[in-house]
Amino acid sequence: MNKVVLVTGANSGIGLALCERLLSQDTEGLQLCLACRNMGRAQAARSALLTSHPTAQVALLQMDTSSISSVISAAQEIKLRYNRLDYLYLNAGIMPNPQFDLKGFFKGLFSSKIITMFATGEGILTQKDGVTSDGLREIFATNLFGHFLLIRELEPVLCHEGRPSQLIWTSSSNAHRSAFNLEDIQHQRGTQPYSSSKYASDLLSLALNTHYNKQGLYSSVICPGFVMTSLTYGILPSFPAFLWTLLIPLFWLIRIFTNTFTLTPYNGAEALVWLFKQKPESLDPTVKYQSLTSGLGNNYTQARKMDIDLETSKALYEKLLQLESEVRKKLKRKVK
Ligand SMILES: NC(=O)C1=CN([C@@H]2O[C@H](COP(=O)(O)OP(=O)(O)OC[C@H]3O[C@@H](n4cnc5c(N)ncnc54)[C@H](OP(=O)(O)O)[C@@H]3O)[C@@H](O)[C@H]2O)C=CC1
Ligand SMILES: CC(C)CCC[C@@H](C)[C@H]1CC[C@H]2C3=C(CC[C@]12C)[C@@]1(C)CCC(=O)C[C@@H]1CC3
Repeated sequence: MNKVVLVTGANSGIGLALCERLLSQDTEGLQLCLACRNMGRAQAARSALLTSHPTAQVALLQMDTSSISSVISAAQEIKLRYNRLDYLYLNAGIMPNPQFDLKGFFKGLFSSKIITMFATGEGILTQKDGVTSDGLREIFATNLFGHFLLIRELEPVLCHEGRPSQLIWTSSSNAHRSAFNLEDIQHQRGTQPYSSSKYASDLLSLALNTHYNKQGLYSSVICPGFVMTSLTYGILPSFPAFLWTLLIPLFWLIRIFTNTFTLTPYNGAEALVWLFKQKPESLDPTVKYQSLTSGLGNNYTQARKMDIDLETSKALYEKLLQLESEVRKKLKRKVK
């Protein structure tokens, strides 16, 4: 039976590289669905995939993870098209208006935290957030809440005893506990909404395992490392994309000290591809699977314990359920 794989944010970067790598492994046995916000870019991605794999089954689906109504109608469409989903890659993500703290960077450069700084970007980045038309914080809605709602909507095609399904989150090494506050899950008050949303996805994955494992649904998180994509090009805004390429020799050098500099979307997708091949029952819900690239350019996946606890994950889950019920009520009122 063909495996059905849905990838959010599949039209560029790590998501597109994942699709390419999955098709290279098994062109005939997969039904790929690219769930994208921008359909122009989605068409281009589909054409590129079909050029290298002409017999592949690649479908497109319009979905904006930051919009409640878009997620709900996309989920309806998925349920019409497929009886079941084997893999749901929750990959779409944004880090808008990142501010690079040059002072923090130089401070970190001459401190014992230099390796951590290059591995996680901690201490040198802040982000500016916006508000969606549903009244939610944009980064929270795009990276976390839209995906949460999607999972909830897709329960009937994801939960099948006897044949497990997998949820796979593209998290980050930039996810850290200090950026997250249970009393402010949307991060309305801080300057690190991206880090907060990624830490929340780590917590949520654990909670999803607690809730759904009995129903045959498993959740894991990965970190792709530092990858040069449109998401990271925004960090040095006055730097055109091609100038980033000039930094590549320096980045290769840094890679000798920190194997988290995976740099290309192909390398960054390593842990996503690795998880595709694992039995979900054998995975550890408390670790993050990390894509790593050695100084010699070899890719591998390593499990690293996450700084999360069951109690906080359950509390976050409850808050997300509560928010879900509020936004559904609002949506009903709007429709009336
Ligand atoms: N690059 C890196 O170093 C790292 C990236 N990550 C994570 O990897 C994931 C992929 O990012 P990456 O490949 O780097 O960056 P890209 O910008 O190349 O890819 C992001 C993808 O998400 C999509 N997307 C953004 N907003 C929405 C939305 N509202 N609805 C639907 N799709 C949306 C984009 O589509 P569109 O064309 O419509 O904008 C695009 O396809 C993200 O979750 C990111 O946080 C994690 C750690 C490091
Ligand atoms: C010579 C300098 C101009 C080099 C600057 C390097 C930094 C721009 C990068 C070092 C570590 C990187 C990193 C990220 C962004 C770019 C760096 C800060 C992320 C925060 C991007 C988004 C993520 O999810 C995690 C990444 C961790 C590492």
